[in-house]
Amino acid sequence: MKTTGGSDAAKRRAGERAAERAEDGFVVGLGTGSTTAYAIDALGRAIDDGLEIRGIPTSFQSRQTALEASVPLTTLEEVDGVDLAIDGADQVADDSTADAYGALIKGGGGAHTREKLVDAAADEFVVVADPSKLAPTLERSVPVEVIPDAYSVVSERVRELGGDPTLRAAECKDGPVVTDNGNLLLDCAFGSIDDPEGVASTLARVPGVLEHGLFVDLADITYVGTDDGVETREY
Ligand SMILES: O=C[C@H](O)[C@H](O)[C@H](O)COP(=O)(O)O
Repeated sequence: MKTTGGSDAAKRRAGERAAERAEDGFVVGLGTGSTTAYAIDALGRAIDDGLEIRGIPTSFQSRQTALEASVPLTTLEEVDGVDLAIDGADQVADDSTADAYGALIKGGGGAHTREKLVDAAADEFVVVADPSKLAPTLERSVPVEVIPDAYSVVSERVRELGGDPTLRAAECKDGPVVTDNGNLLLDCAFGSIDDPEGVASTLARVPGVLEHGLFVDLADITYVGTDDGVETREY
């Protein structure tokens, strides 16, 4: 389910640009994934140069990356708020004439539940992406985290809603992927999603769904790394 395709140089440029938004005293949400890892590394270098921030990781993976980069960590319960969140995306709606401009699909790495918690809490949510993530309309499968007892019932409900759910299978273990929260993932194909807000609110109401990977009206900025610079989208 992980997205690939963007160049490492493009991801690095986006991540490094986002890290520049961190200021002394900031609490920074640390997203998950290969693009955000470049931002966390850049934050680590800035901390070596004197920047004083604390990070809130959104997954086991982002915590590991932050520890390696020597980013001091905290938790949502220990802070009054989150100043900045930096996070990647699997797909970014990029038609500036559409209501869905800036909506995201996340969760290719199965981390979207904690990511949404932290990204939504932030005063500013900055998305880091490469051009392969941009699409006029969201169309990737939507990851849905479900409690284990619920996967068959939620699958049936998703089918009734016109979707095609697939239980995400692990690659190095027999059986399904188990999230950092001990749950399962359904990757739900809906085809072209013209109304992400509608799909998001419908999925959120299904019993057994912990969180889905549609992020609507949450992003403030997207930095799109390219092979020779960074493009900015503001919402
Ligand atoms: O669950 C994973 C996250 O939502 C990631 O932010 C997303 O999959 C993008 O990751 P990457 O930057 O590696 O493409």
